[in-house]
Amino acid sequence: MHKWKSRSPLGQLPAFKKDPLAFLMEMEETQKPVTRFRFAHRPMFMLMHPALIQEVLVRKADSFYKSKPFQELEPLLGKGLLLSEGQLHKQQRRKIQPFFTPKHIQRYCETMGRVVTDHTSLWKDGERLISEDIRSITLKIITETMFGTEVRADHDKVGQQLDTAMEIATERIRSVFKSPRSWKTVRNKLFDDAVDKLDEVVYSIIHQPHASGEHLLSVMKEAEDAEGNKMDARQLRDEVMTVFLAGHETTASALIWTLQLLMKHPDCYQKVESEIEQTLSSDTPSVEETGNLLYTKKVILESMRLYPPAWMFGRRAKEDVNIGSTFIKKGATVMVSPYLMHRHRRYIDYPDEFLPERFEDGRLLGGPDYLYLPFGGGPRVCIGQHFAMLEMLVILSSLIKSYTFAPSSDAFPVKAEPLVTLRMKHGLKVQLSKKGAGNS
Ligand code: HEM
Repeated sequence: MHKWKSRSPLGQLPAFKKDPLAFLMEMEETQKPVTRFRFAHRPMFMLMHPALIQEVLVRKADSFYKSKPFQELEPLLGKGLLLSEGQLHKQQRRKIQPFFTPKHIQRYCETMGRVVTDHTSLWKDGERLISEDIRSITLKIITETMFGTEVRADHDKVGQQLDTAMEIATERIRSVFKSPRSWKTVRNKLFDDAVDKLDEVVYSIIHQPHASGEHLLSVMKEAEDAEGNKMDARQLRDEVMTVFLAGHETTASALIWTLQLLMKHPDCYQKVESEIEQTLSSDTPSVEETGNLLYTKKVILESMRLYPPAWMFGRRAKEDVNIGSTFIKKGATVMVSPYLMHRHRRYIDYPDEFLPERFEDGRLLGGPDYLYLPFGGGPRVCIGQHFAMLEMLVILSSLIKSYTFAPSSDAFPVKAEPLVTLRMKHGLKVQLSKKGAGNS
């Protein structure tokens, strides 16, 4: 184990806050399986070996809670699936899981495609801040597929409120000294305001009349536990908020990076485009057709290798526990960074290069298990991973089928911004033109 020493009372926190991604890559340079460091008084361990990551996420999952810093999201996500623990988590996961099996999600393919064509129907040739469109499309998709309702016009404000909430939560996650939530500081008020507005949207979804059919929301409303009790209003709000937020921001982020990488690598773009031309029989793919978009899938996986939306997550030890030969004391935090692991030189050749061919059958060639982990692993693996993969294939192929994308002449410099998810700072601006008669 490598011990990272610091004379500062804050330990490595200032270096992390200054540039989190550079901080991670500095750890990678140690080429050690574990680095011990501290954020002020908090002992932290960064795991940098796939077998140790598997031990924490899978084999010894019961010895850990979700990490403490992420509890800063509690006012937003409450005791929804992402943050809940123990029995409540198991029970809720059992209720929600059937909506996300590979078989079940197939039925959403058509809706996903329709949302894309509806959204793009009025697009004109020219410059566009496409990142905003992509976030709006993924938001509409999650709302329609999971909650059986359409996104109202004012739901577009969600992006803005979410940005504010995520920015302030990130500040708090990275601070040792923070004002209690109850204090009416400017930042606390801004955060509370954003949560109130997001709450309004979520409650309007819960109370809106729903399209016929079985949706996650209707099933959650009706589901009873062993004692015959229904989910209470607060729990329902927390689950809806969790799926609503976890289910669109991550996918949007992955797609924005994918489009940027394709524009940067015209040879890969061309291969994707010709695969889409050959495969899609209409403007959007059928489920069967998505299964034939093999190269496009590799491109998405490679994009999530370089820019994993969930770039770092953690666990807190419930009890004293050994991970490999490292003793982790009760209460210590263990971190796992897909960003770091996906660029680890010990396991990956040319780690900074965009090479979609390194994936085959959905797997990173030559890499051990738990090296490539954009969706995490173990009992808390992303519940939406199959949904997200289908959605990304549908959105990307539908966009490229009908439009040509090129870098905008006044594009912003590309910079990764590691907030709760790994975003592209300033967003992605493109030059787009519609394909087909008279338009190109
Ligand atoms: C590219 C898209 C996505 C990525 C990269 C991603 C990534 C992740 C990761 C890494 C975790 C595990 C975090 C941890 O172990 O601490 C997670 C959990 C979760 N994700 Fe996703 N996710 C994506 C899309 C989605 C979608 C589309 C949904 C819902 C429709 C979703 C809902 C959730 C939920 C509810 C959890 C918590 C599961 C639990 O703790 O039982 N995610 N996600």
